[in-house]
Amino acid sequence: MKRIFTYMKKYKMLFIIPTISMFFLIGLDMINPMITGVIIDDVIVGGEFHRLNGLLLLLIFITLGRAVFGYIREFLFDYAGIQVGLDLRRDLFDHIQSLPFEYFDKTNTGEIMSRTTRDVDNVWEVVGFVAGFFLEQIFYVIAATTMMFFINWQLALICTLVFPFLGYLAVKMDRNMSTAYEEISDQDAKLNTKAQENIAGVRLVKSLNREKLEKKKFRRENKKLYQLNLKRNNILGNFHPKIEFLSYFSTILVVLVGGVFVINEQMTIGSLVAFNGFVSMLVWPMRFLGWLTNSLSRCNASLKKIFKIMDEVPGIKNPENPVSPERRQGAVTFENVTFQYGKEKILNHIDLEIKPGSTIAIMGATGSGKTSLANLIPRYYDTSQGQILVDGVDVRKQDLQELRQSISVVMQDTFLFSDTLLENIKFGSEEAPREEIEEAMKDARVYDFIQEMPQGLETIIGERGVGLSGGQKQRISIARALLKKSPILIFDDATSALDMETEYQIQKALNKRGDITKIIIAHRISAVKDADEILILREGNILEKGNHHRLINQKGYYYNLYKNQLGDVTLLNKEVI
Ligand SMILES: Nc1ncnc2c1ncn2[C@@H]1O[C@H](COP(=O)(O)OP(=O)(O)OP(=O)(O)O)[C@@H](O)[C@H]1O
Repeated sequence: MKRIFTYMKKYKMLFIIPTISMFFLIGLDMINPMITGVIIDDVIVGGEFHRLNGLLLLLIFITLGRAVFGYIREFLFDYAGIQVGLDLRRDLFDHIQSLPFEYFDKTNTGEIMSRTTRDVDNVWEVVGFVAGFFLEQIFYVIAATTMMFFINWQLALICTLVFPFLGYLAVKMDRNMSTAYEEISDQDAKLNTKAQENIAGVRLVKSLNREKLEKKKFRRENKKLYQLNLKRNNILGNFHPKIEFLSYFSTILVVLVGGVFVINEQMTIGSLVAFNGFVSMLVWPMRFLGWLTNSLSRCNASLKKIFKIMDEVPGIKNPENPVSPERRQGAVTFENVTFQYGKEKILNHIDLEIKPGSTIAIMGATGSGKTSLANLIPRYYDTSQGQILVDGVDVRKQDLQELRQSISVVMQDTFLFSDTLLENIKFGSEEAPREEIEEAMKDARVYDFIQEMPQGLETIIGERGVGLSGGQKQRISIARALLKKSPILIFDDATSALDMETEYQIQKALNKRGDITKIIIAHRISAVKDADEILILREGNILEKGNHHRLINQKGYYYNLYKNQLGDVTLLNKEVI
């Protein structure tokens, strides 16, 4: 909870001014019962009617003052809360952006969504409203108790007997509620993940007729959340009557003992009425105790979750004194590189030399480590052993942004934003001139189909590019990568959804860019056969290496693959003939 004060400090005036207003407000509230007492004792009982107008006027001024100070308090606390919420969400999002791939491998999107939305809202609610209200209630209690002691200390002492019990209840309730809220927050994240995954994969769910099962799974998680909320409700319900009882008990005590004091003339009726006015100021904070503890515990649980993410140290960091290569020309060297995910070894002692402007293809069975190998070049992950040099400098010594700017990657899993086609293509090269955009579109073979669309480049596509074919989505990702004009280009199975003709056209366009180093991961011979070097990976080891002719002559894995794929083509040709 303490760490939130660092955020609040920045807006201290936005907290100080409403706090001062709050003091004035409480001060005015303390005068009200006293005036009522005077009206009863001096005007009604004492017959000093000439004082009535003045006293009523004072009451009106107090009411007006209350309205003004109340407004300032309300508005500024709320404003401060909005600012703190804004900063917290921004910092959380910025931090999430700095986290490496590894973090996202082990954390669900739904959970991250929960933290950046609901949890920040819980904090905002407390900072902007509940905390101020809580403070106000504490001061009301202090001020009203002081006034009560001032009017009649014996009666005040009797009333405050309930305070230790209330304190005990509040602390106990906070402990129980904090645990309950942590569980709720975790379950909420799970439910969010379930909903997010189901909605993102709705087409798969429908195509496999899994709606019923998915509904069942969602209901199960939803029910767990319901049960946890019920548990929280029970805790609240368990404490609430006790708090209510104690708060009303003090009122009964006042009427009872105060009545005796009035009968014994130890107190006037006006003083008793004034005293009762202050007691009612105590009753409200007591009644709110449950609600306040509830909100504070919820905020505390949310803060814990938020700061847990904020405390995640990015495993892949920018070096303190980055070294830039003399020239960015696209040379890549793997020196005895070993890589593992956790304990699982993925790549074994890989040595590889990729010359600037050359084309290197990587093939191999699924899971042989092709993507993992490519992911090490832009430092999506760091090697476990050995080093990777880009243009002669270890990637870990280079400025991360600069390094990644020098590499364009078309990932296996195409992702398009729900935005216009233009924005999707320009993503990462926002300043690119129109001619370059058109050139990239032509090279990626998207120019023609985009021209045919009613709104051309301004066509908005749905999340993940709904409304486009798989091949069209891949081609847009290729256009995006080509536009970046980086010296290194990585295609991770980027043409798998394209027909051979389109794939061939794109290859031709790539060959035009002789100064770019091309790393092509593919399963089809047609996509790799013209590469300067073809690498066959098996279980993280280099099985074969060489150009097309050399590998054919070796009569190994590549040769067999070629035979199989060519066999299909021959068969196809025969059928056509
Ligand atoms: N984020 C990850 N965390 C843990 N293990 C992973 C992760 N990504 C991949 N792996 C594992 O690493 C191994 C190599 O995966 P990789 O994606 O590099 O293979 P690949 O050759 O590119 O496969 P494909 O041809 O199917 O794309 C696989 O056994 C896979 O299960």
